[in-house]
Amino acid sequence: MSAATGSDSGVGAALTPPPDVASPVRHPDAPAPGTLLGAHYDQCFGCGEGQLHGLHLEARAGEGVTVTAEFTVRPAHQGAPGLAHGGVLALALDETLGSLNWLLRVIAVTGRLETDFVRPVPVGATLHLEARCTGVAGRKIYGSAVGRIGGSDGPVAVRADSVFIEVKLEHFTKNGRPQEIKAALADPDQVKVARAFEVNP
Ligand SMILES: CCCCCCCCCCCCCCCC(=O)SCCNC(=O)CCNC(=O)[C@H](O)C(C)(C)COP(=O)(O)OP(=O)(O)OC[C@H]1O[C@@H](n2cnc3c(N)ncnc32)[C@H](O)[C@@H]1OP(=O)(O)O
Repeated sequence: MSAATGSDSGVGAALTPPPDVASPVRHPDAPAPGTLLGAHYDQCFGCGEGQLHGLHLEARAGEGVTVTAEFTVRPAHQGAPGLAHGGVLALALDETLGSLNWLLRVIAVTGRLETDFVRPVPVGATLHLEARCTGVAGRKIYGSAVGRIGGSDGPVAVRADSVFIEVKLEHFTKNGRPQEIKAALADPDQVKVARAFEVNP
């Protein structure tokens, strides 16, 4: 893996899956549709409950390899006065798309994320997100997501296409800080993470 060396592998790679891409396969032990997925890490800025100003995004398993998620824009998430920061909205999309990997039982990190900002999202609004895996090609996991204001049939505010790259546990142990890794592994709420590591030794 060339992650720590700053390789430009994948730079400019396509966000749409190649025509011969394999259909994503929902893992037999994936949580049932409707199940709240919970945080993958308490300190994650996207989903962790331990992050005061984080998004506290809540994702649920959908049918196949799809997820739905919600997050409510709070004052700490502003860019322009009264409006969500675009980076925060990209984070919500990233986090939702990343949740798909739990249904595949794969550990993966974002390689590319292309976001369309369609309309502003005010503070107090709840963003309803839907993401689906559109294909898997080797270690590359393609996804697409949309976020709507106020409800699952509300107006589209943001869209994204992504490529996540499957990694091994050493991606985190080599590149992360030992104290956080130790804390994450010691957290009893991280059982899901431990299970993920078992299928991705
Ligand atoms: C123990 C503690 C607990 C931890 C608990 C963990 C729980 C699990 C949670 C995970 C966290 C989620 C959080 C939300 C999701 C983030 O936000 S993740 C954070 C943001 N992303 C990153 O930091 C990733 C940084 N980049 C990297 O580390 C490396 O560039 C990567 C992505 C691992 C790739 O490096 P590499 O493994 O050396 O890749 P390489 O072998 O060169 O390429 C493999 C394939 O991928 C393609 N590729 C590589 N890079 C890219 C790219 N950027 N774009 C497109 N394609 C690419 C290549 O073209 C190649 O394709 P093929 O030739 O096979 O067709």
